[in-house]
Amino acid sequence: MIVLKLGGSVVTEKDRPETLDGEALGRAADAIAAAIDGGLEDLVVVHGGGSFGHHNASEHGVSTTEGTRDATAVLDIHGAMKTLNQFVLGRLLERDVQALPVHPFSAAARDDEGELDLPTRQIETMLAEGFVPVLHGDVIAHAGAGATVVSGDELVADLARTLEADRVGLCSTVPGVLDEEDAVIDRIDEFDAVAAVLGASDATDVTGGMAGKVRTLLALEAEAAIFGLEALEPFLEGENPGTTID
Ligand SMILES: Nc1ncnc2c1ncn2[C@@H]1O[C@H](COP(=O)(O)OP(=O)(O)OP(=O)(O)O)[C@@H](O)[C@H]1O
Ligand SMILES: C=C(C)CCOP(=O)(O)O
Repeated sequence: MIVLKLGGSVVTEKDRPETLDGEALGRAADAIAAAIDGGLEDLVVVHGGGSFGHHNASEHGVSTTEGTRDATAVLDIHGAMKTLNQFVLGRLLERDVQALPVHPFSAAARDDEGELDLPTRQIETMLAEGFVPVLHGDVIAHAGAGATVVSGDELVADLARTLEADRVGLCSTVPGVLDEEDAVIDRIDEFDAVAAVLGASDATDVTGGMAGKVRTLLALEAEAAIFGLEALEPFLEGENPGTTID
């Protein structure tokens, strides 16, 4: 079982609001379709926001910790993510990948400590029936805060735990986590060792960019890989490209 995140920075043009990178999304969908044709059975896809969702959340002052009680704002953020989800599903379905949406907004919530609760019965049933569930970063109800953002990275880490994933991959716009000379760091097992090179995202991002990603993945017991689009196919075939976080 593989849990794969398609980074919003890959499948969209992250610095241009609500702009898809159709070419990159097509390449990602090709790699997924090829892996399934090659025998991959259990795959859960999660996609991030990129230029969908982050801009809306930022305009409404909403992040993973700052919430809103304005339903119109919640629906604006959720609506942007659903639009991107439709594009992702469309590209997968065109390639005969049996992809179905799972919208975290309708299923997940946070408690008053910000702890995520994401029920997975629906996802497990979809997998058992041969579908590819496609989740996305979203906005969700948050006890004591209204509604806050949940990043695709957080969903990936949570799903990896509850579904006992064998492999976890994050496909982003960079070939891995880069050091001060822009070389890919092979392995990260401690935040402080790399904190100095970890930044936010270059574009509008309410979930913490690379620093947030590394922090979330370090908290996960299983190993996870961060790699670029060119390495998606090798990752799905069993290789460990990019940076391994353990
Ligand atoms: N040391 C680093 N190595 C690599 N990228 C870094 C580093 N520090 C900061 N970054 C930034 O992190 C970005 C990747 O994080 P980002 O959260 O944008 O990725 P994503 O998950 O693909 O997108 P999204 O969050 O929209 O789903 C890179 O584009 C880069 O701007
Ligand atoms: C901004 C929203 C709504 C989701 C962000 O998910 P991410 O791009 O995985 O951080």
